[in-house]
Amino acid sequence: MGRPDGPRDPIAGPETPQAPFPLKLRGPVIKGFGRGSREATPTTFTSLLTGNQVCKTNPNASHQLGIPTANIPLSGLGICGHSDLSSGIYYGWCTLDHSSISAQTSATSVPSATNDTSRPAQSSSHAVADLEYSSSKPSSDTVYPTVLSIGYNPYYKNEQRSIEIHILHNFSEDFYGAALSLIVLGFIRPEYDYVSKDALVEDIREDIRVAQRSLARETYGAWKGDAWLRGEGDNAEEHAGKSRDGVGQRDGVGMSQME
Ligand SMILES: Cc1cc2nc3c(=O)[nH]c(=O)nc-3n(C[C@H](O)[C@H](O)[C@H](O)COP(=O)(O)O)c2cc1C
Ligand SMILES: Nc1ncnc2c1ncn2[C@@H]1O[C@H](COP(=O)(O)OP(=O)(O)O)[C@@H](O)[C@H]1O
Repeated sequence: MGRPDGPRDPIAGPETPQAPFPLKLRGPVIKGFGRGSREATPTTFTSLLTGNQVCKTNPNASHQLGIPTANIPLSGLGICGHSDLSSGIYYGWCTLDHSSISAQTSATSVPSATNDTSRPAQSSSHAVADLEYSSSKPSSDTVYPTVLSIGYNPYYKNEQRSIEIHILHNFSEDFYGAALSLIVLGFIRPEYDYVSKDALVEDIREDIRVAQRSLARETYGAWKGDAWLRGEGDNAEEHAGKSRDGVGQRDGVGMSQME
C-alpha cells in the first residue's frame, strides 16, 4: 500500500491506552538487515588483476536510512498468541540491560537474525541528528521513548516480518546483545511502500514527533514505572491479567530466547 496523501494526525491513540495495549516484549538486540544506518564505508584493496588500489563502497549504501533500529526476535509475539498483531508503526517505552551483553557478543561477532554474525561498522543517526534527543550515559534504569516498526518493510520487500525499534536517544556505542524490554502503548499507522527513500525517512521523522507527543500524556507516562521495564515478569503467565495503579495490564509477551 502506498502512502495516502494529506496531513497526518499529530497524536496517535486515545487519552488512555486501550486494548490490545499495553503489549510487553523482551529480547536480545540482534543484527538486522544492515539498512538502518550504516554509512557508505569505503574499503581500499589492491586489485589482483591490475595491482592498482581500488576503493569499494558498501553496495547497500544507497538503501541506508541514517535511522538505526535495534531488532529483537519476533518469536515472543507467537509465544503469547500475538502472531496476528497487525503490522504497522507503534510507540512505547523501553529499557536496555547492558549487563546481558554476553560472550555471544564480541569485538568480531554479534547475535544475528541471519547467519551473518559479523560485527557491523558503528551505526549512524545522521537522518535524525537535528532532532533533540537526550544523550545521557546509558544505564539500565533509564527508560527511553521509542517508535517501532513491526512488519515486512514494504519499501524493501522483506519476506520475513521483523521488529525494529528506534530509540529516541543518542547512543555513543551500539548495544548488540543487550536485553531490550519494551512496553508498546499505541499504534501510529500501517506500513507503507514509498516512492523514494527520502519519503520514507520523512515519514519516520514524523512518526518520531507523533510518538513524542503521544507519550507526553500523563496516562502514557505512568507506564515508565512498570516493573516490566526493570526486567521483572519474564514469565508471561505470571504476568497476564495483573494490574497496577488502576492501569489495566492485559498481557505479557516474553521474548527471552533468540530465534
Ligand atoms: C518508525 C519507523 C517507521 C517505519 N515505517 C516503514 C514503512 O512504512 N515502510 C517500510 O518499508 N519500512 C518502514 N520502516 C522500516 C525501515 O525500512 C527499517 O527500519 C530499515 O529497513 C532498517 O532495517 P534494518 O535495521 O533491519 O537494517 C520503519 C521503521 C521505523 C523505525
Ligand atoms: N537510537 C538508536 N536506536 C536503535 N538502535 C541504535 C540507536 N543508536 C545506536 N543503535 C545501534 O544500532 C543498531 C542498529 O543499526 P542498523 O544500521 O539499523 O543495523 P541492523 O541492520 O543491525 O539493525 C542497533 O542494534 C543498536 O546497537
